[in-house]
Amino acid sequence: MILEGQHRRSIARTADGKGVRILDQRLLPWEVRWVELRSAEAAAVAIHEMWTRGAPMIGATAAYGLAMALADDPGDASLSRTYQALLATRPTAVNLRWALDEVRTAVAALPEPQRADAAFARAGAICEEDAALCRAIGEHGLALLRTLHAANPDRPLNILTHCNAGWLATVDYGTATAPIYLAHDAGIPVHVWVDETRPRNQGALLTAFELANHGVAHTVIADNAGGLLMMQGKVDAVIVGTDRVTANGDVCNKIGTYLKALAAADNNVPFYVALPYTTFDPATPTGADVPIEERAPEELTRLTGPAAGGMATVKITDSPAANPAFDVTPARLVTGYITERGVLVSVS
Ligand SMILES: CSC[C@@H](O)[C@@H](O)C(=O)COP(=O)(O)O
Repeated sequence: MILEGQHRRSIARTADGKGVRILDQRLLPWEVRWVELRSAEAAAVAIHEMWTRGAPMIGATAAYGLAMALADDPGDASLSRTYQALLATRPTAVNLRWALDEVRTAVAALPEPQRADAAFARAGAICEEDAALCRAIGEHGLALLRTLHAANPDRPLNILTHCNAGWLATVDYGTATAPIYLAHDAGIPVHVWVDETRPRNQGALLTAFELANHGVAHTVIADNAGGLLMMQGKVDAVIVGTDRVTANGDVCNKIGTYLKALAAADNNVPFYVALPYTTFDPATPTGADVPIEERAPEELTRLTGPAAGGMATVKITDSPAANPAFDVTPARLVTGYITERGVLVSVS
């Protein structure tokens, strides 16, 4: 399934201004279906059930969710109840709390009749800012990729990424993908190793979809293939996104990221983490203090894919399964953080 153009804003207000439009990412890449969310409850379901996902998009959707609740009932009880309900949808991405705090702060001191408009305005500004932040991440990452490519100018630059930290996970550009898109657009030959990212396959389904739409050369690999490829000299750099970077620089990201960082360190492959300031959590000291989301075991024990008449699910095991959705990469394994301000080098 190919979209028109290259990348798209992944969230926008509906034509009547009362709701928001997002892509139902559970159906990608098989079907491109935009859905409208018209209540805070709908936004909460979309976040928890992962119709939309990725740290900045979770924050953006929740911000609009709070605005929609205030349009129905602008009172303090509604504000506080909806804030808590949205905050509880997913525990790990700190962008969720950041965005909700931004909207709550923007409206708290206002008279009730002004709150909904102010909340929608703040949610819209969060989205615009996120797109600009990701673009800036891309520009700083582009300088880095130019340098890496210059070291081996006769062959494509091979980047490995995990999960989806692309425009589907943000408002535009993505974090980990922004440098890749800008490098591709600048004529640098880039090839991306895309980890499938079990159990929900965000790499195989979403990152591959994005890269195909942008015309970026890529190859989907099993999650366990990265170590071998690094050992064989087939990876020039790893770039991943993150759900939260703690005060000491530890990186919480999709389960499996830590193993890539270990393999990268063992093979002298630089390991970069791309993030906007909205994903930095200075209030949490270390990765050990971050709540790790534990999702339903069925995400592991069943496989879902396209079938005649819709999506079909098959069971692959009757055994008990555990499904921690994120892990922690210690700061000492991070070569640098690609941010909107530049590439920050880890001092751990
Ligand atoms: C720019 S998105 C960064 C992270 O949120 C991303 O790498 C990730 O782990 C997404 O996890 P998901 O469970 O799909 O929401």
